[in-house]
Formats: sequence, C-alpha cells, structure tokens
Amino acid sequence: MPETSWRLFRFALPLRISLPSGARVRQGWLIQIQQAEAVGWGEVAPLPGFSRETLDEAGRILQDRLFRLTSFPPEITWAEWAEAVEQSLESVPASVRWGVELALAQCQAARRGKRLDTWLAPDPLPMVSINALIPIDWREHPERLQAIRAAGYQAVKVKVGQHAPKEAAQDVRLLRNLLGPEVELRVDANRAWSLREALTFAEAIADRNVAYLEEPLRDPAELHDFVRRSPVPVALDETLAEQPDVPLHCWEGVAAVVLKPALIGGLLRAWQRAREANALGMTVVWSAAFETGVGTRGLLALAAASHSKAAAGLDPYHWLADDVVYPRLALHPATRVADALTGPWRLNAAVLEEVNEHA
Ligand SMILES: O=C(O)CCC(=O)C1=CC=C[C@@H](O)[C@@H]1C(=O)O
Ligand SMILES: [Mg+2]
Repeated sequence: MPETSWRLFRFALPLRISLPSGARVRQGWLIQIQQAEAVGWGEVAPLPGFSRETLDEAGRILQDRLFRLTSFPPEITWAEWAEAVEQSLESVPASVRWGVELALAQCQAARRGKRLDTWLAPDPLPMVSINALIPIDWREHPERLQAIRAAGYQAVKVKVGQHAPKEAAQDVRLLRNLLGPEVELRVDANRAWSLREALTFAEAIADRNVAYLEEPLRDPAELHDFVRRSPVPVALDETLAEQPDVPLHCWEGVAAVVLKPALIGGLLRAWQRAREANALGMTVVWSAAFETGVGTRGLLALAAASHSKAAAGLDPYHWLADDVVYPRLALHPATRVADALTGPWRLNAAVLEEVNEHA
C-alpha cells in the first residue's frame, strides 16, 4: 500500500463580482494528496448563505480527516473504491466530502494512468458547454451582457428572486429580446416567492421559451403543487441539498436537477444523483458553488463523464480575479475537456498560506 502524504493550504481569492452573500473574497482550503507518484487536488470552500458548515468548521473536520486517509490498491474498480470512500467519510459535511473525494479520485485515476473523466467513464464527452451567469446588476451594466453575447454563449442563466414576480417577468422578457430566440434562457428564483407569486411569474413568461425555472418557492412543501401547475419546466437546486435522501423519482414532473457537489454531499453523492436523473430522463446540469480552478476542473470532468449535454453552470469561475493554481483554467462557451484537465499546474503562493504538512 503506498504511503499517503498531503499538504493543506488556506486560500483567499479576490473577486471581480461579489458572491451572493456580498463578500468580495472567496475563501477556502486547498488540499494536495499524493499516493505513490500520483497527485490529486481538491478544495473545501463552504459557500456563505448556502453551505451549512462554516469555513472554520470545515477546516477542523478536514484536518481531522486528512490524518485518517487511507489509500486503496490501484486495481480496485470504481464501485469498490466509491463504497470504501463513502464509508470513510460518513457524516462529514458536503464541502469537505467534495474536496477530499475529488483529490482522492484524481489520485486513484492517475494511478491507473487516467484522468478523472476517463476513469469515471470509458467514453466521456470531449467537449462540455458552459452557460453564462448573468450578474444581478445587468441592467446597470449593459457592457457585461454585451460581453456574454460577444463570447458566443448558447445558454445563459439569470437570477430573478431579488424582484417581485411582475418585475422579474419584465426582466426575463427584456432579456429574451436582447438575447434573441436561439440562446437557451434559464431563470433562478432561489426560493424567493410564495406559490401564488411563482405562478404569476411562470404564467407571465410562459411564451418566452424559458428552459427551466430553478427553485421558485419559499415554502418547498408546495413545490409538488407548483410543478403540476407551472407552464414553465422546473429545476431542483436547494432542495437537493436540503433533502439528500429523497429519491428523485419522488419529484415526478421535475425537468432538471442542478448538481453542486459542494452543497449536495460531495462528488460521490452528486455522481449518484446524475445517474438517478439520467435514468428518469431528467436533465443533468452540473453547477459551481463558486469554486476555484481546482473544483471547476473537477466539475468539468463530472459533466463530461456523465454525458450531460446540458450547458454546465461553471461561469462563476470567471468571477474570481485570481486562482490557487496556474495556469488559469481557460473556460469557453464550449470547452475542450482534455485541454482543461491536462496539467502540470503550479501553486500560486500569493493567495495561499500553508497550514499543515504530513508526509
Ligand atoms: O448554475 C450556474 O449557472 C452557476 C452557479 C449558480 O448560479 C449558483 C451557485 C451558487 C449559489 C447561487 O448563487 C447560484 C444558484 O442558486 O444556482
Ligand atoms: Mg440555483
């Protein structure tokens, strides 16, 4: 069994655009795990306002778990590996599972001479498309919308929950006109509205060809009712983090699931969700919780391996003004996976503080 060694860093990255919480710095923990010659990277960065665990709590649990890491024989199958890792990380918060599982999975893939995507699937997609996330203040910054259009994104997502339903519907109608009929338009209300408000909104945009509406309801107990009555397809996001054990077949009529491994229980849980959704014919949308290049590359690998043709929500990466490793990830509206996942990378010492080393 090869020795496992690891390094742990704390990072703080400046942002170009504020997080939903208003923060202008993205903070988290970067881990590097080495087993034999193989190296894996992961990040643990709870998202304020969305994660249940804080940065310090996650850091404490992470350090404790790093000291207990085991390595697995390189010849074991993905299923055997997944079961062992799952057990070893039981009851660990989502962001910690995401980071540790990602680093371990990359190590295991590398020991078999593969990348994460090619280890997860024999025939991953070579290209993954990305949707642009429109900043909340797009009306005051038309140049940002202009830049999204000029870059050639085929799918965009806009937040609407900060407005009353009628005003939000006006926004969506205006955006549809500005974007033209071809671009896929997704909307996200982040649980802002009552059932009545959400239905008012959905009816007002029903003829605008919106791909889906994410999480409209303040009271998630009414979501089944909304799904039955809404003229616009519905996607789950927060619900998946809140109800990790409810099988997706209980959500009949839901069109899409937005999978954020950092919030819904880690890489393995998210991978299971993707398989479940594929089997039910629900659209799988991989999405970021404002990860650095390390986590975003992990998401790209998962999107490719799950064969999801839906544009992945990885645009938050562009909101970071710097990254934990260089070279920076080059994300395009259609990104070639092999280019994005092929290193080598070097640490960006300017944004990292080494916390602990164990060899
Ligand atoms: O899904 C995307 O296109 C990008 C990610 C994204 O929109 C979000 C990430 C994390 C928290 C929220 O701000 C938001 C969401 O609710 O989906
Ligand atoms: Mg959402």
